[in-house]
Amino acid sequence: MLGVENLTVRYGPHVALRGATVRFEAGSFSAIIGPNGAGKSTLLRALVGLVPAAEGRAVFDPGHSPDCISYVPQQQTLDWAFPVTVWDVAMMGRTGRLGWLHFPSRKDRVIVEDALRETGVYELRGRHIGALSGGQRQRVLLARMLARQGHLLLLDEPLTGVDPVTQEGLMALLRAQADKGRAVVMVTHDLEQAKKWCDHLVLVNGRVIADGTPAEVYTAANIEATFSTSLLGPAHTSGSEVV
Ligand SMILES: Nc1ncnc2c1ncn2[C@@H]1O[C@H](COP(=O)(O)OP(=O)(O)OP(=O)(O)O)[C@@H](O)[C@H]1O
Repeated sequence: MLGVENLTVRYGPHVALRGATVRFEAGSFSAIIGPNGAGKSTLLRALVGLVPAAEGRAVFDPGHSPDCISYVPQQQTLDWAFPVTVWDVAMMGRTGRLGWLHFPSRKDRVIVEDALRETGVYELRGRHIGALSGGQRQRVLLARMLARQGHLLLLDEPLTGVDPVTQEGLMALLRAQADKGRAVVMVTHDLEQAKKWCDHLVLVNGRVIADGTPAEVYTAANIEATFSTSLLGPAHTSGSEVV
């Protein structure tokens, strides 16, 4: 449905990602996993067209395009002091499509209300976004994503700052989106959640180390190859399958 072919991304002289080829399918929940600085966000941003390819390209199947993407960036990259409410942010999922000169229709308001209820922040709809906790902010970003009703859902570290119980709810919500036929792709550090909820894992460390089902990908050798150059030191591996 979407993917990258032989993608290399450079920031000045620094190669963040080299020769990556990956496909993300409709109906699939994919996780991009790797240590800090591995190029995970770069891969996601290249799919959205936010960083240019030095070589290779992002590819979309016919009928799909970057317009179908709902992209949820890392929450710390956003300006939470911006004077808008929870409702306003969720509505941005609609106004992005309508253009600023159009007023939201009744249908848009119903879609936004449903999205806020599904993510559990409807009761907070009148609150200024600066007055939200980290987990509440993450849910508001997911509400905006749902309101957009894109076919391709790309999320950069949606579990950051979210408590374990809420994490389960968010993962179930994303799984359900994939089961409805959407392509869901998230960047995460959480190997356990990825293994539990995703049917497709991509291990990245400057390049694609492994790409496939959790059973195919989640081996001691692949985890070692992915995390051994982490700043935090080598991964703890048993030398056997860790599925
Ligand atoms: N705008 C930029 N300018 C220069 N270098 C950048 C820029 N963005 C990222 N990089 C570098 O590219 C590499 C990959 O960054 P990226 O953000 O894709 O990693 P990541 O795997 O998402 O990391 P993290 O888990 O820490 O968020 C890193 O070495 C990073 O320092």
